[in-house]
Amino acid sequence: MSGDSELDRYRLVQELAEDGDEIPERFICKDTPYGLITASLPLMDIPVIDLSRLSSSSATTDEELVKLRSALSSWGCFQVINHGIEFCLLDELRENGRQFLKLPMKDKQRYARAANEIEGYGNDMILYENQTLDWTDRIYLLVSPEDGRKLQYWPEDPKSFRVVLEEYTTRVKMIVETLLKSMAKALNLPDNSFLNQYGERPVMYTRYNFYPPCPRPDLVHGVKPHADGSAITVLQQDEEVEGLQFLKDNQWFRVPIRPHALIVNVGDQIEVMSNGIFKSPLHRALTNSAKERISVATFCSPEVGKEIGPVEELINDKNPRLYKTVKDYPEIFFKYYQQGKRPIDAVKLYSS
Ligand SMILES: COC(=O)C(/C=C/C1=C(C)CCCC1(C)C)=C/O[C@H]1C=C(C)C(=O)O1
Ligand SMILES: O=C(O)CCC(=O)C(=O)O
Ligand SMILES: [Fe+2]
Repeated sequence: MSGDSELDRYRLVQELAEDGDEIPERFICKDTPYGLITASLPLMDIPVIDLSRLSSSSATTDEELVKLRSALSSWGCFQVINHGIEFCLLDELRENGRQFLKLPMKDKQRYARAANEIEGYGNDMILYENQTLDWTDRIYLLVSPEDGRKLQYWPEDPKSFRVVLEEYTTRVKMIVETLLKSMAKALNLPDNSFLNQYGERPVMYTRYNFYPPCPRPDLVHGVKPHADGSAITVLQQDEEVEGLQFLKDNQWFRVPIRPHALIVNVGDQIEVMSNGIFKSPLHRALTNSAKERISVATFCSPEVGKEIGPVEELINDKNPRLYKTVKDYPEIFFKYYQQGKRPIDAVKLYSS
């Protein structure tokens, strides 16, 4: 293990991995309140939801809504199949990320994230003193609303990077709309109950997560345990390398790979809107010493400034309101995240 210099802090994990077997101190996880960093864990029996059954009214829709409710109130996540996105588009999205990564460093540095910015190409952001860094490099891009895009950060090489990401964004937007309606139906609420709080100009960020091989996967996190600050996150997994794990009842479970299925998890903002019926699950990604891994996460969040709070119909004598109504959850999320705390705790009315 090597020590740390100020310059070192900004080195990409890809460069560290190519350099050899040294793991800088700032990546080594010293306390693991959520359990050991290990891949020797049970495989998750992850719920599978068929989107085609949710999007058109059919004899099987009600059955699928029951499965959706159960998935989101127990695990807070599921794999979605028959989502309508062509497999070749998914493959191209992931492969474009991979191609970008293989470019010479000087070409990639054109898209480098500026200090204190979210968007661009870079390593884990340093947000607070003594933060243990994740063993990951990223391309982080705002993809919606369209007029908010900073194209200077969107790679032009490979050639199809931008159009593929644009098409994928359109498709994810449609999936999320169907899911938000279905989630309301699954709770016997009017279809638009969640969509009303989501607004016309939802904010979506896509993050390509690259995890180079790590010589000591037992000492570092690819992504440390966290719950997403989004309303919904749609995640494309690596097609052959496992790494994602979800926590349930204090036990970590490995997520199995199902090629071309997407992982959907609820983020903190849906936990708030559903008054805690749907759970924003803790999850983490681990590395391994043999193979690089890539995942593509799209964080879907309500329009900026939109007030979110528990849907009124879900509150009654038996089910008291559990969360505050807030206008600025993303700000709260970042403030708490920077302090290494769980952001959702800031909006809970009672501490658990
Ligand atoms: C798990 O990470 C997140 O959920 C997340 C989400 C961020 C968000 C925005 C960037 C704006 C819109 C709202 C929402 C809260 C969904 C990560 O973002 C950052 C935080 C760190 C740290 C980071 O590396 O990315
Ligand atoms: O890489 C993964 O599988 C998970 C990534 C993740 O949780 C995230 O980007 O928020
Ligand atoms: Fe996540």
